[in-house]
Amino acid sequence: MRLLEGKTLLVTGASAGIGRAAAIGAAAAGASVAINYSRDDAGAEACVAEIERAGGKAIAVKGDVSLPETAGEFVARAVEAFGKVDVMVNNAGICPFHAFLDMPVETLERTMRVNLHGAYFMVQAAARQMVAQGHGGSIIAVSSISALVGGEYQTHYTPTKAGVHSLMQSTAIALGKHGIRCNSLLPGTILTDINKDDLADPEKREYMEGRVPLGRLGQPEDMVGPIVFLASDMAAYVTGAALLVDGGMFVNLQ
Ligand SMILES: NC(=O)C1=CN([C@@H]2O[C@H](COP(=O)(O)OP(=O)(O)OC[C@H]3O[C@@H](n4cnc5c(N)ncnc54)[C@H](OP(=O)(O)O)[C@@H]3O)[C@@H](O)[C@H]2O)C=CC1
Ligand SMILES: C[C@H](O)[C@@H]1OC(=O)[C@H](O)[C@@H]1O
Repeated sequence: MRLLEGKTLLVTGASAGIGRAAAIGAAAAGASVAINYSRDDAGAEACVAEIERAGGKAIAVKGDVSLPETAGEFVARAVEAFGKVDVMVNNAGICPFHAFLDMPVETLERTMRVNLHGAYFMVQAAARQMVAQGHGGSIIAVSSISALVGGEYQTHYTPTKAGVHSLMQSTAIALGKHGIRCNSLLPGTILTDINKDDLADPEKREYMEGRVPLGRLGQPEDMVGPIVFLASDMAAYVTGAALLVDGGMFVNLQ
């Protein structure tokens, strides 16, 4: 029996990176999968095609998570296709690296709206559906090691990652009576488009790699096992928790 057999899992921001790996990994674990994305039609189609080629079921629903109506539409389309929602992986996010003193207001506001407001709307829409279904569920927010530590060019971003972790702590309390578990995943530095430009500087990349006791930066696939675990009934008594998946980067003081 596969860990997510019979479950419907939704994941936001799955046209690339961690979300894409989570969607494909969850489908391989038996879930029917609905993915959200906002711009990359080809990436979303490729994700769905890869799941279907492997014998799984998937749909893609386009929508900007910063808009409140996107969340309700996403959940409704998933229910239409698969009949229910068991797991929501809130993953969509942006990190436009920028210095603090001249941070454009638009960059600050966009980052907050996509990463934090988007998470709030998605988690709320999924929870409403799960409560109506009456058989619990699992909500996973992709937070970050950046919920715990700062970044010189991430002053607009790290508060959003602390925010989604805090959202999971509060919703774990609000939704526990409905059997809905809420947890955060805290990835370290994972090689995706979000940091391609930042890590194009060989010195920066070498420095970041050097901070990881396991000796390498993460791949999106490194996030799949922890996400499938938190989504599955193996984690039936895990709620309000934060799972750091960073190759040991956080504890590496000296
Ligand atoms: N990579 C890393 O080192 C780390 C990443 N994270 C977090 O992981 C999550 C995924 O990041 P990662 O995979 O690295 O980044 P990528 O840039 O590779 O992927 C981001 C995904 O989010 C989607 N997206 C962006 N904006 C929106 C939006 N407004 N509405 C809907 N979808 C959107 C993108 O789709 P499209 O282009 O189609 O809109 C894409 O599918 C983020 O929340 C990030 O903060 C956390 C810790 C470390
Ligand atoms: C985008 C960064 O490389 C990435 O995002 C995070 O949340 C981690 O802190 C990494 O720095």
